[in-house]
Amino acid sequence: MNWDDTTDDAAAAAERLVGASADGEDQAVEAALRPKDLGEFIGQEKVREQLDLVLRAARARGATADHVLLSGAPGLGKTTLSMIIAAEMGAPIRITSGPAIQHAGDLAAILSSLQEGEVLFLDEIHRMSRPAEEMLYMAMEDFRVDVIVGKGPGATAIPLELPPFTLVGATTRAGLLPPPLRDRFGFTAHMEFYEPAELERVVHRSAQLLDVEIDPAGAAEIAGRSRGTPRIANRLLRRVRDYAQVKADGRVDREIAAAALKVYEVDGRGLDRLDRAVLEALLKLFGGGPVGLSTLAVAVGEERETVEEVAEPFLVREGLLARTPRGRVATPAAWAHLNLTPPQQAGGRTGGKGQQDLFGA
Ligand SMILES: Nc1ncnc2c1ncn2[C@@H]1O[C@H](COP(=O)(O)OP(=O)(O)OP(=O)(O)O)[C@@H](O)[C@H]1O
Repeated sequence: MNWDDTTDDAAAAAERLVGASADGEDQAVEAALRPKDLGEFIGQEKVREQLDLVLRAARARGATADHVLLSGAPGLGKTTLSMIIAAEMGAPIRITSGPAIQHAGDLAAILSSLQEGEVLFLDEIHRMSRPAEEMLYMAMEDFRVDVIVGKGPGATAIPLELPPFTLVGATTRAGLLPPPLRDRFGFTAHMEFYEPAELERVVHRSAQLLDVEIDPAGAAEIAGRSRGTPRIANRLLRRVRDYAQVKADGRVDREIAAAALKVYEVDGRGLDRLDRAVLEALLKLFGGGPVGLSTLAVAVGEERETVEEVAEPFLVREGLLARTPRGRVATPAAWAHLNLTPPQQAGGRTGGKGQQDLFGA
């Protein structure tokens, strides 16, 4: 894609090979790649151990599992875990999302059609409307909702009993939830970004399911560029597979993975073209900062929001860029990553060293 043409942040985020949100192709293949039980779910040891206890105890009591809140960045496995919860409880699952529930009536319709023990997965729970949220409080606590019939002074609340169900709420930030809602979850789990070794296991597992031959060094190469996110690891694997099929004999090793990801402009650390454009502008044009966000955005020909919401979070997480009250500042790691010399070390000049191949191909 041409970043210069990008005007819509959501579109920019969705089209990125290293974007964490699901695109159309992801949705089509993710069902096949999802782990089906806790044993198959890789990493997140603490969450798995705790959830295992919660579910076993509920099963032993013959009860419906407590409501579960999962927080964490996109693509870390929240939807997958909700499906695992249902599978482990031998219960059906209904999937919906906060933005899809704009009226309390929408929620009442879903809740009243749940079967006993069913898992209701509510993605982006922080984006539900206020009236629906208030209805959910009562539903979670008492398995009951009040359906309002009529308007004005003549309106009456008709109580409606619900079968016991398990709500699994997912949010990118638990801090966005109002405390009364947060407090009604019996179990809250925060999902962390994955370690490279865990992502290697994700890549190996997905390669097996997709019938791709890959060696450990090839899997490590993909894992190291996946930004701690299984969805990105799976997506990069598919692009590497394409390259291996077209340019080689279909087998993936370190060289093939690195060469393929060089074509897709994902460097050895998982930065893509937009990330590097932001860093390069910060280093080469502004001597490493501090520089204001708007100025930086103009320098890379992007919207302010694209720089702030699409590129910066990963650069900050990687310790390459810092947001300070005086503006954006590059860290020593940023200079090292782009193989440039900070001005004070280069006698006022930047870019002292020659550019090394960032793609490791
Ligand atoms: N622990 C894991 N082990 C193996 N594969 C995983 C794991 N976690 C996630 N995946 C894979 O990553 C992909 C994305 O996972 P999932 O859809 O569950 O993420 P999510 O957190 O719900 O994302 P979003 O917030 O965008 O809805 C799926 O294909 C899934 O198979």
